[in-house]
Amino acid sequence: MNNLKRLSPYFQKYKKLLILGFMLISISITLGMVNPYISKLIIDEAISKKKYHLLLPFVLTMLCVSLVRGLIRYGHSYLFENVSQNILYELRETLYNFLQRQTYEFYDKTRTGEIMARMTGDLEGIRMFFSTALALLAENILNFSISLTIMFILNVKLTFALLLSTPILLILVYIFDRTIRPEFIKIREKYSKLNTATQENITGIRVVKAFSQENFEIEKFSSANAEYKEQNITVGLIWGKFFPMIEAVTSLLVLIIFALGGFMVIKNTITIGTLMAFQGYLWAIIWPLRSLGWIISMVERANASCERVFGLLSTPVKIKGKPTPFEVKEGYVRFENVYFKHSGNLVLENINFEVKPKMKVAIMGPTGSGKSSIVNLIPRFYDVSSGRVLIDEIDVRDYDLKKLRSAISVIPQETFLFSDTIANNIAYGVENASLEDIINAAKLAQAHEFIVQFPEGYDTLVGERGIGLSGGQKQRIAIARALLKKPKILILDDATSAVDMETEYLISKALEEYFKDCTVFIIAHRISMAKDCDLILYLENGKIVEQGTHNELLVKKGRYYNIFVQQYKDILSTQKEGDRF
Ligand SMILES: Nc1ncnc2c1ncn2[C@@H]1O[C@H](COP(=O)(O)OP(=O)(O)OP(=O)(O)O)[C@@H](O)[C@H]1O
Repeated sequence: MNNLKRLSPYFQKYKKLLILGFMLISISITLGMVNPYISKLIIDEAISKKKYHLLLPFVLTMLCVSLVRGLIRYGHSYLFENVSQNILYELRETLYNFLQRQTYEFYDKTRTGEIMARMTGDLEGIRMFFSTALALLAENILNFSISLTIMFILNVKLTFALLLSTPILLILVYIFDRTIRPEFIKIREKYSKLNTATQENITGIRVVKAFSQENFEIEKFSSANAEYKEQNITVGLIWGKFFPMIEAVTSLLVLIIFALGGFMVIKNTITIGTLMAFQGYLWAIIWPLRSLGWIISMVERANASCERVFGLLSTPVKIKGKPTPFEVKEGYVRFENVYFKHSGNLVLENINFEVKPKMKVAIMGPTGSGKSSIVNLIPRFYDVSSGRVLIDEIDVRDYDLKKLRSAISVIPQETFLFSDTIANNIAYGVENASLEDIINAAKLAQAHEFIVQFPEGYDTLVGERGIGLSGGQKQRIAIARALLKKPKILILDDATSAVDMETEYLISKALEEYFKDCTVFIIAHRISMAKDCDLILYLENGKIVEQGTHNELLVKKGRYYNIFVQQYKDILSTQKEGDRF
């Protein structure tokens, strides 16, 4: 139950409303005690003493009490629902804000399905605690204690006899709580697994289809689905065992009332009316006892959910900016003895280079050599393990994160488009961009031509629910998006891999022309993208093994030269080296 304590700040905020809700519950419960007492009066006074004229006022009072009670119940149900929805809203916001602030490393390690499970099922568990369990608990405690007090006033002996069964109940409840708690934690885990299976399948459906793995995926899902079902059945079985026991103990109470109470009526120790009232109050005791299992289930479910939600929220945000006034003005980038580890593995080793403002740098090297890792350090998607990355001679860790990143445009390997219009996708992250600016950026990125061919042009919906775009078209939109941001530093992470040679040529011309005031890093596999750059870094196993200009590296006749020969062998066979390149 300790995890529920973490909800305390949310409680505090709605303390007044919750107190009002509890007050309404108290009034409603107190009113609930009136009718059994009136039924005693009807029997003892109106019927036994033949004062029939009292019948109508008694019945009318009962009716009024029921009506007022109904209204009050509506009031407290509304209050608790309102508080629970507000708390749910705030928790959802907190969780979403947390997710937005989290780092690449967090998303490398956390599965989307698990996050979604926390955002949905777990938050719903917490909402149920506020909307139902809390009110029910208060209602039951009040019902139980007030009824018991009245029963004591009516007859002490009979009430004591009822209380004899309480220790058995307490033991039962304790055992139930201990048994069901770990099972609820397991339910939440299985639910996460089911969510992950669904989410990964839908995201990777094209791969599934390409490899005809539908049956394999169905089996994988079925196994997660079966585990979730089994776990729910396990909880159901615990319930199934516990509920009849509670039933048996509560039936014992009815038995005690009628056996002992009947005997006392015969002996004239109590009146029939008192026995009737006792029977009425008995139900006010039995109901809380019977619903105890249900309440415990809700509380334990919320407890398990709190553990998962607050466990996630307690993950530290490892990359934080500093509230400094520094701004990227020049785009002068320097790597100083940089080492970088990914999950404990050394990925970059002793990286040193310097890029003057407005220089174009190509980063080349085999797959997995660390090209993306280098550029990811510039906007602080990851932090260095040691050494420093400096922009305008200031350590990137000393910048305000928003200011740092707003000066850098990254065009990633895989373009993500939001379910929105093409125009809004291009303008993403740029406030108040005019349509003219958007069109200009699209023209520079060689995207304008295909965009205007769609019937709705720039208003065409793309992304999940919109029109499908080819890989090259998506990349051009991503390039337009980066252009519009007017960055000081531009990073193209293999961004031209999906465009044809002609478009690549046009894009590199646009880069020369429109990014001339910008420091550009291009991760490239093709010599054609690198040859005009001011600096080429060639990486191997996380180390820079060659660096220089195109001509300098050709003269070296090293790795870069070999790639050049490979890619241009046809042309080289017809032209003398150096004629053209
Ligand atoms: N999220 C990650 N977690 C652990 N290791 C990673 C992660 N991302 C990359 N790596 C490892 O870091 C090394 C460098 O990866 P990086 O993506 O920087 O290479 P790259 O040169 O850009 O490759 P490619 O050309 O294939 O994109 C690789 O060995 C890779 O396995």
